[in-house]
Amino acid sequence: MEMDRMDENDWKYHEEGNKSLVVCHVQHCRVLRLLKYPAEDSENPPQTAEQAFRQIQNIVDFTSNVMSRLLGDKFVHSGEVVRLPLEFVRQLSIKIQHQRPAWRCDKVMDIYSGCALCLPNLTTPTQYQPTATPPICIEIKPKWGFLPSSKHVSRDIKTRVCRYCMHQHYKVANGKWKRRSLYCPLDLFSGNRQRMHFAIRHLIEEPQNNFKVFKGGQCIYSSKEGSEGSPDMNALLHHLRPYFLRGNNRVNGHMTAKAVLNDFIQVLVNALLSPAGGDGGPLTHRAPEGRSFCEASLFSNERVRHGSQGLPSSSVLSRILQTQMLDALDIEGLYPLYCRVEQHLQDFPKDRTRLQIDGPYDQNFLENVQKSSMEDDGSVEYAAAKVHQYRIAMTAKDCSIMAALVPSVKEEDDDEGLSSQKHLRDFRPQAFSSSVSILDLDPKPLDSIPRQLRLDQKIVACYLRTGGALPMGSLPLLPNFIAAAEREDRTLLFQPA
Ligand SMILES: O=P(O)(O)O[C@@H]1[C@@H](OP(=O)(O)O)[C@H](OP(=O)(O)O)[C@H](O)[C@H](OP(=O)(O)O)[C@H]1OP(=O)(O)O
Ligand SMILES: Nc1ncnc2c1ncn2[C@@H]1O[C@H](COP(=O)(O)OP(=O)(O)OP(=O)(O)O)[C@@H](O)[C@H]1O
Repeated sequence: MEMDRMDENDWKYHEEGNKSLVVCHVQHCRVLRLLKYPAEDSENPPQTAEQAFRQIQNIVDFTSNVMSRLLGDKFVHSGEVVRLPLEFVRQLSIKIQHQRPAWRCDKVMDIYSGCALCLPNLTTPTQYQPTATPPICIEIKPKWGFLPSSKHVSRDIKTRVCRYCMHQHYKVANGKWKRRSLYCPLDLFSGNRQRMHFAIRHLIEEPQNNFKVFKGGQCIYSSKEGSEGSPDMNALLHHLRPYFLRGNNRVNGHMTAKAVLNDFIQVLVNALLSPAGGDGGPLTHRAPEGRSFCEASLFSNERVRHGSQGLPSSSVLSRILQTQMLDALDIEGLYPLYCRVEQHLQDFPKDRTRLQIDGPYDQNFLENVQKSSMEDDGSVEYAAAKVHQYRIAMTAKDCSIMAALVPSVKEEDDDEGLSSQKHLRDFRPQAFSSSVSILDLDPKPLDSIPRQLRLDQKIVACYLRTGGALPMGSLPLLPNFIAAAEREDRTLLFQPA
């Protein structure tokens, strides 16, 4: 990419999160991830161009020297910082503005620094031969996969109901989402296929910001925050059906909605359980010490027919879970150590650099963090190491997985026009290759820790206040959806020829 010849017409709006906005190239498999600032800062950028460059370089360093080593380099793309012409960035911002979701417009795209992070476009994987059907990519933000077992946890409920399930009640009570998701991360991270299937069904049903589907690089399925309606699952099924044409589940040549959904979830579960293939990183799988079931999950313990298999140690979910578990103290045990660091920095501001509070996230950073002693000797070094471990765990609790499912090319694909062969081909089971990546591995700032404590307290208080009950109408509609889709199936089957 020649940075001095950048043309905004070569780029289009892709997606955005809370802190960054992503545009993708119309031809090449590249994205630019640009920083966002609060809208009130739009006239006065909160940092200089050099600070913005440093922030993005920190993301690259943290991703490659810390997260990639913990999660496995096969899953992680660090990208590179690029400097862009300011006029290009301004024109791009104007061009994409109308495509941005209203609920993300409390922040504006950074048009001042001219810096961005350039990454491969993970929704259009290139390492596969082109097939008639483009790859389907599924993005999952799995969130916290374990219950804390730290002795510092003051409320018993936190050891029985997972943070995501409790947070759902808080989010519905505060109007962030209209309906509660029945997805439970502990089911997804269980490694048990039935529980994982159950978890993904609930992600599909109520995706919120935890689930998106892309086809040929376009987002075809996601939630809109605050929206009344559910996303269009019939449209999703319409997109998925051609990928899952197979003999077994057909009724008179037509595949039921339930069968399409089941096959889709099964292929996704396979991708999530597949091994890294390369250097999976230095972790060995350690099972969570707390309970492995969340009391709020609707998956009944008794339904696990074949016992809990656990996660394969080099699978993407295992890697993420192990990294999340670096939070061994829970925010309640961590907060006093954070205060020790803060106090020390007030007394000795120059130690901010020595303790690597804002980086640099160089090769030594992870080693220093890992070799910290187990026992608290009262030092600021011990406290800083624990705070760093917690921040690494926070990143793993907020990252996303992108699983690209690519239909395997079959020999008969070249035999266009041979209708009998085509007929045969349609009835063979569809095979997929998959490639899995992890995105959004930014370091979390030190000052996010007090916010985490406050949020933890609010979530628990809200859950205890409501006793886990929710307002009428805030439960999702999957059984209705399946029933409706099956009714539609029957209608299709009995259409007159
Ligand atoms: O604190 P949480 O668990 O609500 O997570 C925040 C996410 O909310 P979620 O619950 O996933 O809807 C939040 O996601 P949304 O903006 O809600 O899509 C961000 O990911 C936020 O990270 P950052 O501050 O932008 O780096 C996340 O904040 P931190 O990971 O920094 O805590
Ligand atoms: N390399 C990539 N390829 C394709 N799509 C991407 C890529 N990186 C990000 N995206 C898309 O852009 C969205 C926003 O990116 P990202 O999650 O990194 O933003 P964020 O602002 O850090 O998110 P958060 O709200 O979690 O803080 C992602 O959810 C994903 O859909």
